[in-house]
Formats: sequence, C-alpha cells, structure tokens
Amino acid sequence: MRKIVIAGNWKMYKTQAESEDFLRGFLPALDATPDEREVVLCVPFTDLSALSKNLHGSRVQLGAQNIHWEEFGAYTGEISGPMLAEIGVRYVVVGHSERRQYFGETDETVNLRLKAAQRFGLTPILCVGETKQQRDAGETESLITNQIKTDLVDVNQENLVIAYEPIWAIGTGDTCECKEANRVTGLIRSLLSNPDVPIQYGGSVKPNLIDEIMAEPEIDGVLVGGASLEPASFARIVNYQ
Ligand SMILES: O=C(CO)COP(=O)(O)O
Repeated sequence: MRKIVIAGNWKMYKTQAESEDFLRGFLPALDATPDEREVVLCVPFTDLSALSKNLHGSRVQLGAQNIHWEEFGAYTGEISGPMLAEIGVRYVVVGHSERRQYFGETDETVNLRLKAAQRFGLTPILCVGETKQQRDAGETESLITNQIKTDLVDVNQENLVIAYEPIWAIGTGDTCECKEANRVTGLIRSLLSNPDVPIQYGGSVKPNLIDEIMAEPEIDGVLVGGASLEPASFARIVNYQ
C-alpha cells in the first residue's frame, strides 16, 4: 500500500507570524483527516523553527525547500541537513523547477541534494516536469525519463517521494488534465526499481479539483503551491473525498 503524501509548498510566502496564524486556522481541520494521510508543510527557513515549536504533537510534518549536500562549510545562503534535522524537519523539496530555473540547479546538483537528504535522515521530494515547449514538441516522456534516470543515480528509493509538476501548470491555473497526470505518473513509476514510491501531482492543484485528482490510481498525493497558503483551501485539499 503506497503512502499518501499531501504537501504544501509555501515557496517564499508567510512570515513567522503569518505562519502561526495559518496554523490556528488549519490545525482544527485535521481532526477529520484520515490517519494514513501524511500532511506536510514545506516552508521558508525562517518559519521552520517557529512552526516546529507550534507543531509538537500535531500530525503535520515539517518540510524544507532546499538542502546543501555538505554537512557544513562556506556556502553562503545555504542550509545543511544537520541544521534541518535538529529542528525536526522530515521532508525536503529537491529539484523544484523554480530552483532549476532561477538558481542554476542541475540534475547533478539535484542528485547530490537527494543523497544528502537521505544521509541526514530526511525524506526528499524530487520534483520533475516538462516545459510547455517540451510538451508541444512531444518531448515529455524523454525529458521525464532523463530526469528520473539522472537525478536518482545511487538514491535509495525506499526513502523517497516524487512530484510530477509540469512546469506549464505551476502558478498558471492551467491544471494538468487528471488522466494525463495519471499517465505520466505511471510512466515515472515504470522507471523506478521500487513501485511503492509515493508519486504526487503538482501544478495548480485547487480544492475543486482534488477529489478528481486523488481518484486517479497512479497518483499518491499532491504538492500544492498557491492553494496551500490559505487554511480553508489547504484543509479541503487534505480532506479530499
Ligand atoms: O510549484 C508548485 C508546488 O511545488 C505548484 O504551485 P501552484 O499550486 O501554485 O501551481
């Protein structure tokens, strides 16, 4: 039975005060959430220590949005696995398209970060996905296949989550059609040595679409940006029917 992972990716939103305010509106909704669903909030570094204090005893797991591959060192602006583990972070998003686009992330550095997350006891969420140009050129399958094969070299697939996030669906409101998202998720699964790796869909996930998305057999959860920023919106997603 594959794990269900419902994660919010707050990107660069919410101060510590705003994140604490979010929890006050969100946590009560979890009383209705089936136990087998893993609920994760991937938040900015400054929110991690604030939220870790507020989440004690809660079922919400903390996630980060980046991790350096070294244990320590002169890497201005980076954060290490031991720093994240010390405050109870369990998950870390790796290879998000925004990091690949704006911060020079490559498949090689993604691979290093994936292995570092596992080395320091965290579970990485690997993001893969194609651009509109690649999809229109019929390159979706080859792009995804290359990302999976390159990013996962020597990565332990027993401690991994993957998110299929078509870049053209991120932040656009143009959610991938559920059957297509399911098809590509099935392709990703066919490339893995461990068929039980949870695979999420991400890209304009909205409350009104979550029931349909989660009804797809290959999809084991979602990675949610904008719709995870409001308590009621993310609560409806977490409590999909
Ligand atoms: O990038 C995403 C999650 O990592 C998706 O963002 P949106 O849900 O805002 O499209």
